[in-house]
Amino acid sequence: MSTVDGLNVGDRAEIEITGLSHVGEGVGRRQGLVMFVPLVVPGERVRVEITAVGRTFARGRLVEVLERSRTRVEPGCALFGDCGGCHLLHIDYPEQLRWKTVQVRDALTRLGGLGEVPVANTLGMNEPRHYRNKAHFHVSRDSGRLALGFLARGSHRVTCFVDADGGSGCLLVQRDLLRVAARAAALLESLRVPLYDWETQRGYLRNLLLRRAAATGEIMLVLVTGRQNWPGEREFAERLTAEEPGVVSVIRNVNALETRELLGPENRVRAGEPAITEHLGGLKFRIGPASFFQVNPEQAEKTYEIARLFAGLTGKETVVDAYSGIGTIALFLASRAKSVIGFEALPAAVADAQENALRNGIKNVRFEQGAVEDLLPEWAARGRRVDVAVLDPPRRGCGPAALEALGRLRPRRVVYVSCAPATLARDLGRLAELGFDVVKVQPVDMFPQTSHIECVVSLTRKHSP
Ligand SMILES: C[S@@+](CC[C@H](N)C(=O)[O-])C[C@H]1O[C@@H](n2cnc3c(N)ncnc32)[C@H](O)[C@@H]1O
Repeated sequence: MSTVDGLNVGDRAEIEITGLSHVGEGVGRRQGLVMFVPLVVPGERVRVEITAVGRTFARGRLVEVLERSRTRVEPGCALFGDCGGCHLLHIDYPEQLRWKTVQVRDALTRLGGLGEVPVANTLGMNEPRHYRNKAHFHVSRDSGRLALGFLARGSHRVTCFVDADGGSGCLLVQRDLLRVAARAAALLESLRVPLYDWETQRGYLRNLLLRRAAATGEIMLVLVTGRQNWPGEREFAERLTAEEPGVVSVIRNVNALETRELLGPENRVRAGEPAITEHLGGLKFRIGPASFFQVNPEQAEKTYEIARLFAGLTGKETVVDAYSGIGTIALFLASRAKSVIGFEALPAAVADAQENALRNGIKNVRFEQGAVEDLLPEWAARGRRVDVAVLDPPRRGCGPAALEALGRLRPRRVVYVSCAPATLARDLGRLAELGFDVVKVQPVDMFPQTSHIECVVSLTRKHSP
């Protein structure tokens, strides 16, 4: 197929990059066509080779930078461009932050139809590398040797980060986790671990998940496996915990699902504890293998502090923390509210949240297990009072039933924490129709070097009764 201006796959073209898409690709225009080009920087003029054409857009591969942006930097990772983990390593950090603010403003205006929205500058990090407290490694045999890595962009091919020789250059993952990953790879290799075969669905090791609590240094390693057993499992767990004292938890997660979903439903502790403990904002949090916990603890703390500020609590309020996970936001707010109730779908996260309330001696918080789309409407139907509602949904945003219920519950304030500007924009658009004004939007850079953006939004109800 060729485009209306006659571009064909394989052609070369020069274009001016004027922006970034929501996945971090450069965007330019050529005679009315939108062109997407990975690995370029806004402000650059580049030569590309056309790799795909549609009716209104084309995609290109960077051939040559003709005019280089002052914000282009050396990525510092040999796998950048191939690996799907980072999107913006080639852009300096202040410019990354600036673009994130622009992205949020654009999404809210274009997709949410919200007009002029007060979007603050994106809150960045002093050290925007090696922040990830969680790494989900895929496993492969690279020339016969066991290798751990992330998936290449848009594919199921594993790009190698850690092999049994210990090499690793990932710039996102915390260094202690990289060291443990390398040690685990060497041990698994020496014990001849059988890898899972996705076609026959036989074999043992599917994935490796590592989590670390930054404050305590505790590390959890999860062997995600098929149903088949592996006799080396116990020796692996014993040797790893002996060699790496920070590893306080080794878990086998049995995942017989045919999908690529990371974790299955069953966790068996193989060494140490069933969870690790993180400290944030003076609170202790127990984190189990399946529960959600923000991947960047430094930025998570800032996010929760902003959420607390936006909640504007005086000590008299009844607060709902919808999508409460292990209770982080609920517990952050508890000391300033009359009571907080958390709604969370995942039973294991609810158990962690209840345990976290106990550990921190917080008594004015409770958690209900269920879907927010069911629980909020039930609350509205029972005429329960909610003064402040916090929403922190997954990427797909809030279900319509949850938003309609908020319209009936009429809290004075809503604080919306989001990791997906597009669904945030959609939901804020609906909340505006239901009578809530957006007062302020604070983007937080939870995911430096990637195109992902976290936001905290303060809303107030338009008319008081
Ligand atoms: C982005 S996380 C936020 C968790 C928590 N607020 C935090 O900051 O750690 C979203 C949470 O919503 C939960 N969840 C997903 N869909 C849900 C639903 N329909 N109803 C209730 N909880 C849901 C997930 O299990 C996850 O714990």
